[in-house]
Amino acid sequence: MSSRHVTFDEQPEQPEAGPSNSYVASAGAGPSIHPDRLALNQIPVGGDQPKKPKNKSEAQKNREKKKLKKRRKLEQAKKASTPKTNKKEWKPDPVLEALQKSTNTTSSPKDKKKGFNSDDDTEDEDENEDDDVKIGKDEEAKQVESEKEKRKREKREKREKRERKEKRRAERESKKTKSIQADGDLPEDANGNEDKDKDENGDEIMDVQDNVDDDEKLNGEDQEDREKSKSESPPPLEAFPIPTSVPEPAPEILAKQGLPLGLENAKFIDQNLRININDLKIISNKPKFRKLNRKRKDTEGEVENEDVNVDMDTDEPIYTDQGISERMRLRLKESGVKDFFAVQAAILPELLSLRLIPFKYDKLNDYLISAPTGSGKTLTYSIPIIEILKNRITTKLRALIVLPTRDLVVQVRETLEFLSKGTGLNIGSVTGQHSFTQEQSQLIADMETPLLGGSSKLDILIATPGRLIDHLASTPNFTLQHLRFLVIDEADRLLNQSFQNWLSQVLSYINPPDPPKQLPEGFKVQPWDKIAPAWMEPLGLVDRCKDWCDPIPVICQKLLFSATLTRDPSKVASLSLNQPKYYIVQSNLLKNIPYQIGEQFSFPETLIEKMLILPSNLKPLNLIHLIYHKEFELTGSTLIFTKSVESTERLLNLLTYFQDAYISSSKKFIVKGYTGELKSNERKILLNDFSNGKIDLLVCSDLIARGMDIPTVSNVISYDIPLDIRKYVHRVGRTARAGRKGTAWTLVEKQEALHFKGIMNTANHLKSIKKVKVKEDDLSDYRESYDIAMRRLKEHYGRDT
Ligand SMILES: Nc1ncnc2c1ncn2[C@@H]1O[C@H](COP(=O)(O)OP(=O)(O)OP(=O)(O)O)[C@@H](O)[C@H]1O
Repeated sequence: MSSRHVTFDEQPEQPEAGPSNSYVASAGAGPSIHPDRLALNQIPVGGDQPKKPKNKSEAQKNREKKKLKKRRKLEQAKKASTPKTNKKEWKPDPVLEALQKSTNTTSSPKDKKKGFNSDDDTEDEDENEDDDVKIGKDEEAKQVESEKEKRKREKREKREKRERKEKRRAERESKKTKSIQADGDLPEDANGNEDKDKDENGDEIMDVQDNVDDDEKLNGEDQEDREKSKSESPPPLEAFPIPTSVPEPAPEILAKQGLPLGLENAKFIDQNLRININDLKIISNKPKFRKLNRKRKDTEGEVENEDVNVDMDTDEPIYTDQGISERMRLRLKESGVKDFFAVQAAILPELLSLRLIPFKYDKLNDYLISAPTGSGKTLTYSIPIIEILKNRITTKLRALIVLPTRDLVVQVRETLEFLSKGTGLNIGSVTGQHSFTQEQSQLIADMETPLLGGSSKLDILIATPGRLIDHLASTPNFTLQHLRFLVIDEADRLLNQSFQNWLSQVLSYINPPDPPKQLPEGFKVQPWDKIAPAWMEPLGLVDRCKDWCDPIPVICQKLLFSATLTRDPSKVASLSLNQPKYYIVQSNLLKNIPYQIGEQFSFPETLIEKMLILPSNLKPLNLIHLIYHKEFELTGSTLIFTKSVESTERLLNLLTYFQDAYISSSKKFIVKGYTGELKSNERKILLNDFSNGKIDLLVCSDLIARGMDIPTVSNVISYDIPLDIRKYVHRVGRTARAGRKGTAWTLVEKQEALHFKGIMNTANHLKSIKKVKVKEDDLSDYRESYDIAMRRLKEHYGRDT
């Protein structure tokens, strides 16, 4: 812009348009005003204005105009002081500061001290001096001249400044527009009224606005940046949620982890359930059948006619509605069975509904059954085995029952032999009791000819795991491929026995070879080879049908029983169960108590449990008191459990010596000891005598704590506390069997009390055990004889006991 000469005539216009008033602030919108500038309000305005002289020189006129302008300016400044009410903090005008620097205007020391300076202030000071000092014409002319220059300079500066600011504003506007476009929103100026001010006040306001802009720029270039970043940056991310730990799953849920689906939830059977043996109903899972009259040879070889239900499609026999055979019913009645106990009533219909010849080789459900001691688990698997296998035509090994001890094998074999009388089923056992060759000859018909289907003399084999593995490894033609039943009784104990990895070995002998086996060259399958259908294909003896068909499944059904069965997933997994079903027989009273896996077991309802907490040195005397005092009614046979073979011997000796010395008692008890160190025939005789009431007290180790069924046992005494809840369950379970009454006593030394109570508490069972106290005075009767017995005992062992 070119500078033009400004005449004095033109000067009056200047207040309206000139830049000298550029620092007059508009209320509410202008920049903050320095307090010193506000002091100018002291100058009188309005009525106090000086009167104009008539003949005034141009310079005077100019001065007056200037004064007038100044007053207006002050009035406006006064108005502008209202922002104080906004409590806006005053800040030095950064534009003024910049200008001051550029024009080298010196500020007063006072202002410097205050830390601010401005062109306006300098100008005002100059003008005040104009008012105060009388000057001559020349001086006036000079002054006018300098005023002009000054004005010009100021105008130029203001123009430049305005241009700069307009440029900046234009830049800002364009940025805003961009950001608005980006936001898709309507434009909004920085102050919210920018456009309106421009229209109303034109340049002057624009200057004010410039100041505002400057303020904003210097106060708030950050603000601009912030706005920019606001419009450009993506919306803020949502804060991450505060990490919280997921609540721990309940132990019972954890315990189910890894279990097959069928085992996750057990079916509960009420311990009091009974079904008369004549009322057992078998529900067939094959409703489509027809009656067929056929001839059948009975065990004595006589031919008899019988009506059988056969499959509509295949004519395979389906045994429905029969329940149990008449022969079986008779056998059961003979052994005193009138009603089926709970476990039998619930499980027999399921197991019996699937007879020997499986329908089209359906896969059969496996079963896990937990039922209290003495509740009749042996019959639960013995009856179906006999009832189903009795219909077999040729002898193959079709049932294998695994038990942990020889004594149990003998006991179960006796039960099976009794029930299967007249069925023609062959039952045998291997326990290591006899020589290996003896057992082999009992097991196998032909050991010379290699036979793919084996050559079994037995239909049912009862075995301990160790001896079973030996035969699988070393007995020719001994095979498990035809097994229809694999029973693992006392399953929790057997699954814990890792002996030669017996379980996986047994399973590998039941399942067909995988990968398929190549038969030796020239090997001929003999017509008498009885190869299991499931094994035919893996042995390369049949081709799978052209259309897709599933391989023939193994028909072996696994049945696991125990009074303390748990679903330890690691153990259960090793069984490769097929669609397993899980049953728990328990008292109805426990119905509402959540079943904790591995922790809580059911006890016979007829069992009474008691405990004595006593000092260690009084334990033998307390035992004697229990045995001899009428109060305890220790009638019937009593089993006394100790912690070891050594303890059994020592206690047996003590009791024997005591009996010898205790003459005051008219009753003499017959006391014997039973340990694993005895020969098997000695053990058998002992157990027989004990069962028949020839022995009153049998001191023993935990060898016979599991499974042994001696109906005459009416008391069990744990002289040494059991190691864990399972041992306790099985020990006390030797009495109160099959609905009979029985009492279990536990002698707990004071220092063991906490531990023992803890064990019982974890099984939720402490409440069921009654605490009995024996006064020391009550023991005085036995003192003398006891001392004699102890002296003899010391002599016997040659050391202090
Ligand atoms: N329904 C029944 N009626 C009468 N007596 C029965 C019945 N079922 C079984 N018994 C008898 O109950 C006794 C205990 O049976 P069993 O030995 O099968 O119990 P268990 O459940 O296997 O016990 P454990 O867990 O201690 O091995 C046996 O003498 C058996 O003959």
